[in-house]
This record gives sequence, structure tokens and C-alpha cells, in this order.
Amino acid sequence: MHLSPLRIQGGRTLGGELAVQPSKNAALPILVASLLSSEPITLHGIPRLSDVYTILELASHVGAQHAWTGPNSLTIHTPQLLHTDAPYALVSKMRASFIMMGALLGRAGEATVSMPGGCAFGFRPVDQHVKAFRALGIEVQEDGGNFQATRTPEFGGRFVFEMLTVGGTHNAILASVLGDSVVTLENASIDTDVVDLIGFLNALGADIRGAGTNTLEIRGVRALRGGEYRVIPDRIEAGTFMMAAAATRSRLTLTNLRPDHVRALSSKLSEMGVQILESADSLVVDATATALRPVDVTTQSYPGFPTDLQPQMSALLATIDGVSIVQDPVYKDRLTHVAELQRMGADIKVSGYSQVIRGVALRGAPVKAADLRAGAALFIAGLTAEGETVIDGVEYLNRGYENLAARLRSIGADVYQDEASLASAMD
Ligand SMILES: CC(=O)N[C@H]1[C@@H](OP(=O)(O)OP(=O)(O)OC[C@H]2O[C@@H](n3ccc(=O)[nH]c3=O)[C@H](O)[C@@H]2O)O[C@H](CO)[C@@H](O)[C@@H]1O
Ligand SMILES: C=C(OP(=O)(O)O)C(=O)O
Repeated sequence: MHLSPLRIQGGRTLGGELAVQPSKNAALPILVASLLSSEPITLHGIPRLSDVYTILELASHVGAQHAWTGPNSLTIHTPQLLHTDAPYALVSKMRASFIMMGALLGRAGEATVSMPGGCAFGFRPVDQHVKAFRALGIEVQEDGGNFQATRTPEFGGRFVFEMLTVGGTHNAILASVLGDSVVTLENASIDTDVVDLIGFLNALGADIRGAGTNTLEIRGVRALRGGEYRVIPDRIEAGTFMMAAAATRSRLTLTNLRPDHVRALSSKLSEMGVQILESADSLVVDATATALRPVDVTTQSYPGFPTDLQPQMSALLATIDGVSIVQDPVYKDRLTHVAELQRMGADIKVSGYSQVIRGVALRGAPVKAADLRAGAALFIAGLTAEGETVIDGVEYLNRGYENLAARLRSIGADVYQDEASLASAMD
């Protein structure tokens, strides 16, 4: 569905306080993991985002019932699995749905899941997911665009990931939680979203040890009970607003966040001359005092600088005098923001996965988001630019930012969006 664009009159300073939304990338695997239990589960901190609606559609396809009980709370209950497949129409909307495979294997011992396919920022393989499954005793066949998998009675053992993968670690955990197997995962991801998934599963009675380290030991249990859990705040949303504050040279307070989850960004912002004041669950970003300095940034797995904040950082650095270099080896083609920022006057030269950015004053222009975080980069640029920026491709922003126009307005931005069209899209 085509949504009306986001219109931003740039040049206004932001201020005040904003509560960070719950984490999309933690909520999605936790919703999928809820399929492993036959008892009702209450979840708090589920953001109202199109990706969440896609996962809920997949969950209801396989037999889950859910009901929203508050703005960000729902109950979900899967008394029994009715299907063990995840169809292409839904998997193709969102790559993260590939972790349905682990949950279906865990609960039913079999799964047929479509290949997730490409995405706007390039090739995103799932070879590590499949290698982990096979090494642990799951038979996996690729068949005309689908993966068909069956858990054998010999399931269990050890797998060493060849690289840190968040989704691969999620999938292997989900497949291993139920049963009488023991699984050891080495070189596992220590991402906040993996730690939160393990916290949730253990709260339901799973036996997973080593959360936050690279070695996980998963001892299968007979069943998971129901329960209640609160998902962590969204560190990528928090980081996006931190950079929006820096780009507009503002002072902004963000509440409901984990300062330790955004420290790679806080360090970079401090290096640039932005003041960061941390409290237990809030943070002040103050970019009003001094001229900001250029920096070099390279993305890494958590706790390094996240690829999901790279396009936004590129937009911010495009406004800072001097030369910065941004490199994204995690997703080497994550560059769809560049041509759009150039339409706004940005001076960015691309060489391989490096961007050489020379800061200038940006001007408003009509631009188009081709993926979620490229869209975030464009709204940051639009907030600083002189004149009007009209951002098309808002459906991508709805994947990751709850109620974006209203929230930006609440901190002083001059942003307009036809909210009727937005509401009908989220129905
Ligand atoms: C829904 C969700 O949570 N998505 C996030 C998740 O994606 P996702 O879980 O897909 O990302 P991964 O952590 O798996 O990818 C990390 C790196 O490993 C590579 N790789 C991964 C799996 C595999 O089988 N083979 C392989 O080569 C990828 O191409 C990439 O270079 O983590 C990414 C990296 O932090 C984020 O950008 C995404 O926003
Ligand atoms: C890239 C993202 O999500 P996905 O992995 O679902 O594409 C993201 O959240 O920035």
C-alpha cells in the first residue's frame, strides 16, 4: 500500500523528552518463541509496527491466537500448532520471519519455510542457520524456494558459528529448547536481542546458560509454561533520536532506554563533541555547546557500532564540517541512503563499502526511502535541511518507528503526515 509521504520543514531545534519505544528486533523473536509454549503468555513492550503485525499474521497462520490488552501489551496463546509452514507471502515481507523455522522445529519437529530472498541492501545469506541445523541433527532440504526441515532423534551436539549472527543464533536456540537434547553453540551472538530472547525463554522454564557470552548451553526441557515478560527498549530507535538531536544541534532527553545498550554510539557522539549524560534508564544528548567534529565509524556486531545505525550516522556526518569515513563491513551494500542524501546536497563518495563524507549544509528535496534505516537517515537529514523535505517510501519507516510523525512533533519538529492513511495501513 502506498502511504502519503512524510513532510518535514527543516531547521528547527528539537527539545524536551521522548520515551523510547520497545525493541522491534527483540520483540519479533520473542513473539516467535511464544509458539513453543501451549500456555497463554502475556507480553509487555510489543511495539505497534508493521513488522510485528507480519509476525502476528505468521503466528496466527500456524495456530496462535492473540489479543492486544494495552498500547504495547498483548496475550498470545498457541494451544496447538495447526500448520508447520511459513509461506512466501509473509516471509518475503520480512526477513526475520526465517526464525519461524527454529520455533516450528522445536515445537513440531518439522518445518517448511520459504527462502527469505534478497533485500534492498543486498544479499543476506542464511547459510549459518542451515549449517547449524544440519550439524545438530536436523535434516534440511532446499526445494523450489522452500527449506524443508525435520528434527531427527539424534538431535543435539555442538556447533561453532563461522561469524556472529543474530538470526542464526536465534534460530538454533529456538530449535533446541524443547526435548531431551543438549546443544552447545560457540561463537554465538551476544547481541541484546539474543540475551532478551534467552531471558524470555528461561522465564518460561527453558534451561539456557551463557546469555551474553559467546558460548551458549541449551539443555532441552519437556515443555515451556506460560508467563509474563517485558521486552527491552529499542536501542536502534534510541540511537536514531540521539543522532536526530545531534544533527539539529539540540538538547534532548530520552527516557525508557538502556544507556549500556547504546554505548558504542554514545562514545562516537562524545568523540564528535556531543555531551551525553547517562542515568539509570534515561540519557540526555546535548549538542548545543560546541561545534561538532567529524569522526570515522566502522560497524561491527554488538557491542560494536551497529549497522542499523550506519545510514543515520552517515546523514549526521553529512552535516558536520570536515571529512568523515563510514564503513559498513556487516552489510557492504547498505548504501541506498547515499543517492537520496546527495539529492539534498550531501557530499558523499562511495568506494566499496566506505563512504567518504564531507560535511555541508543540506537543503530540502523530495527523496525516497528504499529501506527502513535509509528512511531514518532521510528524516534526520530533513530535520536539519533548509526548506522542505518530502520523504516517500513511508511504509519502510512504519516497519521500525512507531507513530513517527507525532513523536517527532512532540519534540519540536515541524513534520506532517496524513495520519488517516497511516491508521488505515496499520489496521
Ligand atoms: C530482525 C532483526 O533483528 N534484524 C537484525 C539482525 O539481522 P540478521 O539476524 O539477519 O543479521 P545477522 O546478525 O545474521 O548478520 C550479521 C552478518 O552475518 C552475515 N550472515 C548471517 C547469517 C548467515 O547465515 N550468513 C551470513 O553470512 C550477514 O550477511 C551479516 O554480514 O541483525 C543485523 C545485524 O546486527 C541487523 O542489521 C538487523 O536489523
Ligand atoms: C534491517 C533491519 O531489519 P531486518 O533485518 O528485518 O531487515 C533493521 O531493523 O534495521
